Amino acid sequence: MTRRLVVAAAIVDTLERPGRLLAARRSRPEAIAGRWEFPGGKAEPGEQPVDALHRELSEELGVTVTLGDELSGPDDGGWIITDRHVLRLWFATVLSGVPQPLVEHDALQWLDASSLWDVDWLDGDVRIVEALAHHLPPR
Ligand SMILES: Nc1nc2c([nH]c(=O)n2[C@H]2C[C@H](O)[C@@H](COP(=O)(O)OP(=O)(O)OP(=O)(O)O)O2)c(=O)[nH]1
Repeated sequence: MTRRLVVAAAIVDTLERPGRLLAARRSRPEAIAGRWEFPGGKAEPGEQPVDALHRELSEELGVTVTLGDELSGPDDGGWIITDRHVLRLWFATVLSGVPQPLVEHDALQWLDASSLWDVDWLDGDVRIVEALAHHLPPR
């Protein structure tokens, strides 16, 4: 079975020396409401992944972003997050706007190395956050 591509962003305060990461709390569907994730969503058929990511971040958070490097994962470069989805993740910084939980989310939180595990990450995201922790040095 081919997994559907989900594109998402590790939004950080600066790409050069990240200290803080933006996490988003799902408001729906019920099965995952209250869990935390990287903002993003499904790429539409024929849509370039990076284009899909800009679209999703505009729709979900009301921001434009500058994308940095992709955080490649172990699953053909991506990260299998569920039976049905594989995620690709890019570092990003906010270029314009202030992130707001407009749709799909009901809270946003900036996390640093010491608070990274204060939120209840979706199961599929846990190993991604572990990998990201190496990019968020203690301050
Ligand atoms: N966006 C996002 N989805 C994740 C993450 N981790 C994880 O398991 N998922 C799951 C939740 C969903 O089952 C699926 C992504 O679907 P989505 O609901 O965000 O996609 P979408 O914005 O295009 O929404 P829709 O139009 O299909 O309702 O992947 C993550 O970090 N970010």
